[in-house]
Amino acid sequence: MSDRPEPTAPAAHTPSAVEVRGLVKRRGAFHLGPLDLRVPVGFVTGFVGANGAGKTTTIKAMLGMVRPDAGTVRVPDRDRIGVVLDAPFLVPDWRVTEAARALRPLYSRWDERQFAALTDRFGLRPHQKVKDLSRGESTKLMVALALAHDPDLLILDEPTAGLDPAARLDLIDLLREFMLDERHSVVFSTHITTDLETFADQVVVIHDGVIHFTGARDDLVESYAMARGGPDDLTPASERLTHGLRRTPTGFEALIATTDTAAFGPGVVMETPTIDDVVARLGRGPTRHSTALADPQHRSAAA
Ligand SMILES: Nc1ncnc2c1ncn2[C@@H]1O[C@H](COP(=O)(O)OP(=O)(O)OP(=O)(O)O)[C@@H](O)[C@H]1O
Repeated sequence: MSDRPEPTAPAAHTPSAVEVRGLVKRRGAFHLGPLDLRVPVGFVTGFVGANGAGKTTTIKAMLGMVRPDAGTVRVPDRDRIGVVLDAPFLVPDWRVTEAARALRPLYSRWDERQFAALTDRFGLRPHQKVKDLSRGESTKLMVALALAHDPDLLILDEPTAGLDPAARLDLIDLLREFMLDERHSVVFSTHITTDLETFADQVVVIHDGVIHFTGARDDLVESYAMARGGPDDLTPASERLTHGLRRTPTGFEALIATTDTAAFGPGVVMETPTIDDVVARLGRGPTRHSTALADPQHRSAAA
């Protein structure tokens, strides 16, 4: 495995690989944005958020696959972007070599030897058909195709989903090798928060189409606290500050912003959350939903 130095936070003058300003996209009842986001060159940015939060929509907007209703997205030339999407766009009857032959003319820096080395490293056979690849194998093929044209920016939508633990570590190692060149940048989405812990420099938490947090991985867990208290420790005012409130037989537990801890009494225990705690609690929605469901009066009123 290659050693990549611990990242420092991007300086304000670090150039941007991706710049998103005021991005808005409506898809049926779902409303994304307005989103503002900067992906600094030389850093790895990880998107995390519940199912349906808007991660793929944001990534597709970056790739020009989704037309924004408002706002702007600035990315490098298509030739310089490597893409790994969760829904492969390859023709099912293509063999591994045919997939490479089809993509090669689209990229000025295509390197056939690099493609062969990557497929060999992943254990993919040249004559395997796309439709016969397992989910993990087709992700590996997408990664080989993406890296074979020497991109500056890699955009990957849930690249580790469907990979076994060894393949996941292999992929992370490969991406670390990619990041040894400080002109390179990576954007990826994931539900596997250990991927963020081991690989992301900057974390973006998206919930319900809105960015709740952008910053260094360590700052994320410092921006929130897991609060646990007795039944009398929660007032209507402090309840409004909670995310993902869960009432327990002995009281309550909820996520709160660190800046809101003063609103809770000394009986409430505050602990540092995990990234999973933050994502899961934000994903459960605002407190008023959980109270409404817990309260039969609200339920019958809604029925
Ligand atoms: N083509 C479409 N037409 C209508 N709604 C869509 C379309 N594509 C996505 N959506 C909706 O947009 C919302 C956001 O979807 P998106 O795929 O961006 O979420 P996600 O965060 O990537 O979720 P997941 O983690 O489940 O992949 C969802 O409610 C989804 O149903």
